[in-house]
Amino acid sequence: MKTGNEVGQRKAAVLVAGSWGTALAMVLSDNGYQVTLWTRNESQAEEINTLHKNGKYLQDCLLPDSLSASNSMAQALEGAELVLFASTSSAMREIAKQAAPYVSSDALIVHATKGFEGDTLKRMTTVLSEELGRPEETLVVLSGPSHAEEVAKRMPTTVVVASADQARAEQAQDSFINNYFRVYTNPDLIGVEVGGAIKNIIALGAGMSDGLGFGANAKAALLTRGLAEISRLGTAMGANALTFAGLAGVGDLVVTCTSNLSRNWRAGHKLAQGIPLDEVLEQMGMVVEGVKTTKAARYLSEKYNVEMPIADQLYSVLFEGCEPNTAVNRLMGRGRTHESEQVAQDWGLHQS
Ligand SMILES: NC(=O)C1=CN([C@@H]2O[C@H](COP(=O)(O)OP(=O)(O)OC[C@H]3O[C@@H](n4cnc5c(N)ncnc54)[C@H](O)[C@@H]3O)[C@@H](O)[C@H]2O)C=CC1
Ligand SMILES: O=C(CO)COP(=O)(O)O
Repeated sequence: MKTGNEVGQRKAAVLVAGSWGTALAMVLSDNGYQVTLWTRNESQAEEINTLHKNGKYLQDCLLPDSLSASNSMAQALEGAELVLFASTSSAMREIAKQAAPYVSSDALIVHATKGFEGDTLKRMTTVLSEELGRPEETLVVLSGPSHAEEVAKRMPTTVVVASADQARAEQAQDSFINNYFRVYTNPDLIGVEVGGAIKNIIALGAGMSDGLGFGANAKAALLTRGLAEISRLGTAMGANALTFAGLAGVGDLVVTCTSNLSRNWRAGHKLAQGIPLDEVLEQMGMVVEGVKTTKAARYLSEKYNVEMPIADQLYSVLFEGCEPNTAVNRLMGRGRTHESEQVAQDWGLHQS
């Protein structure tokens, strides 16, 4: 595969071998890296090493020869100058703890996870920083509109890598960019992490809206007012509002709310059919980050004193037994408001 940047046989480790880790490992392989995927599952490692497949997570996808898998953290991380964490948000601390003794002190650390830590509400870079003993400013997040299935088919995709350290963001850009995977940099780590996490709540709502038989009007409302909630929380947490006009904001919101490749959209669609949450999650067989993030958003909105009506109604549907239609009626029946004043506030603009 001809890439944007030939980097020779440098070594990278990707933890773990879910859908996203595998797709990003393929990008790194295409870019000349010798990649080891770490997985806790022995039969999955064997399938990747012998059949060059990861059937459960990326069906019909042939993995490159330069991509192998290992159950041994020490082996996966040996000599890795780039370490990519692509686990679920709930497993991030445990995996980072296991990895910490083997991560080289000068390795570039990137993560591609969209969510918060459940009990602490911490962002993923905070969790990584604590477990790896590295300043948060040295870490990089990769996010944006990017379904693993499309990346694995090498379909055109754009993402953003964010770090407080511009040199490290550019190093990550250099490692991932190629002719089907275009990578932008952004200094706003908080904005990129918050955008990627909160859009999953809105995607659950979008799937639910489609499942209830609503149309493009409702979808447009969810996207617009959902983006307002993301921006409101994000800016309160220290993000730059402009980030939400970019790939990690509106970009990721659009892709997740409009594609049935989204697990969050699919879960919302099933919930609208009256399937209970635990059954929906079992049927999905892959992570639906928006469920835990809806809980986190409830606490974060209280902590930062911001209104998140869509996230609140999703919380009622997921955890309080509220019927989806009742949640819609509540949203539509909210007090009247003036758009321009609200938009100015949500986007951190001050009207004269
Ligand atoms: N799939 C996608 O298209 C994209 C996913 N993401 C994000 O990437 C993250 C990972 O998502 P996916 O790869 O899609 O999830 P997935 O459900 O496909 O895979 C998750 C993997 O984590 C492993 N795992 C879970 N707990 C573990 C533990 N305690 N120890 C070791 N391994 C563990 C599972 O065995 C599985 O292999 C999520 O935060 C998601 O939002 C971001 C962009 C695109
Ligand atoms: O984040 C994603 C695309 O950018 C993937 O979304 P889902 O987790 O809903 O599949």
